[in-house]
Amino acid sequence: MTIPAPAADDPHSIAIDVEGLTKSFGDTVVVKNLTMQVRRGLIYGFLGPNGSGKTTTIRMLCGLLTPDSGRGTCLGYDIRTDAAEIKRHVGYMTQRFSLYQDLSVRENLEFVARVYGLPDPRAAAREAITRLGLEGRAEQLAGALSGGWKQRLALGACTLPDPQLLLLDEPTAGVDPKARREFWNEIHALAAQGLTVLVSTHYMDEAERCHEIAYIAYGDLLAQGTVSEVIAASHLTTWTVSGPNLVALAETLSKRDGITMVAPFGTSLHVSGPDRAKVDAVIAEFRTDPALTFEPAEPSLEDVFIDLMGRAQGGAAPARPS
Ligand SMILES: Nc1ncnc2c1ncn2[C@@H]1O[C@H](COP(=O)(O)OP(=O)(O)OP(=O)(O)O)[C@@H](O)[C@H]1O
Repeated sequence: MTIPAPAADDPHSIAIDVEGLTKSFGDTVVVKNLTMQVRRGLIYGFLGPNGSGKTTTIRMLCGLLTPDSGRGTCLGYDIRTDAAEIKRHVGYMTQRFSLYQDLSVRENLEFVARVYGLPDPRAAAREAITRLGLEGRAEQLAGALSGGWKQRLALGACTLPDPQLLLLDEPTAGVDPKARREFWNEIHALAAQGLTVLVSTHYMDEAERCHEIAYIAYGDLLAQGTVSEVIAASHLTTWTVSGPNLVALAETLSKRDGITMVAPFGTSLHVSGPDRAKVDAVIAEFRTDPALTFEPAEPSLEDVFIDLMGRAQGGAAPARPS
């Protein structure tokens, strides 16, 4: 499902605008020549394998890290020289965002409001508690909250100073599906109020809830756009196969010329490749087996990401059943 992006009323209304960002740690280039633009009011998903440079990019965007080369602005402020201004207008939820476990929900929010120098910390905390539906839990210790409620509290803390941009680094890692859904409803409510949200995630259902996404692998930005645009740009031909002995079949198919990805999805395999003629030729060969059912399919976002990752790793690296 693709969510319609907010209308671009003002083409100059860009929250993030960076060009050629590069960052190395020692000899390792972690972000390579990254160019991206994020319009205001958008929920922009940042996806990619572990260690591909997402956190490093986020840290450059909010002025916590200086790029080795490249330029750009965040909310119109220069990421190299205006870090203090950026920090004032950006809410950043780090991967290990932690609250004081032995303070209550209310005390945590009041504390954060004081750190931000808000004029009335108590009122700000009260308002955040109401907005996040935390009324019944206001006096509960943060350490006693479930993972989902902890993340909502963390989101509440990040939004206390009324930021224009939220940078959320894997905010729902390890959180159950219902709590993730509620967290995302909150993100959409914030975006509907005009907040721009850049969120990194490994979850496909979350990627599909973004207005636009970018896929970064090993420092390279390999795809960006709406979910439909990213899928269409992959030019993948995909078939699903069901039947017996799929593990052995996957092994065989993944070695065939033109097949760049074979991945199990539930009780079937997804078989993909970028050249329709080659994929169809391989499928035609196996279709003669009456025990197997082959159906053409739209590539899923996950198919596209697995394919992109395989190519980034240097060629056809099929995902085999584990
Ligand atoms: N301060 C640092 N010093 C040295 N290496 C670093 C530093 N920060 C990150 N790295 C390395 O840079 C690479 C990219 O890390 P980064 O955290 O940006 O990736 P990521 O895409 O956010 O990964 P994940 O999905 O696992 O969070 C990793 O190999 C990491 O070990």
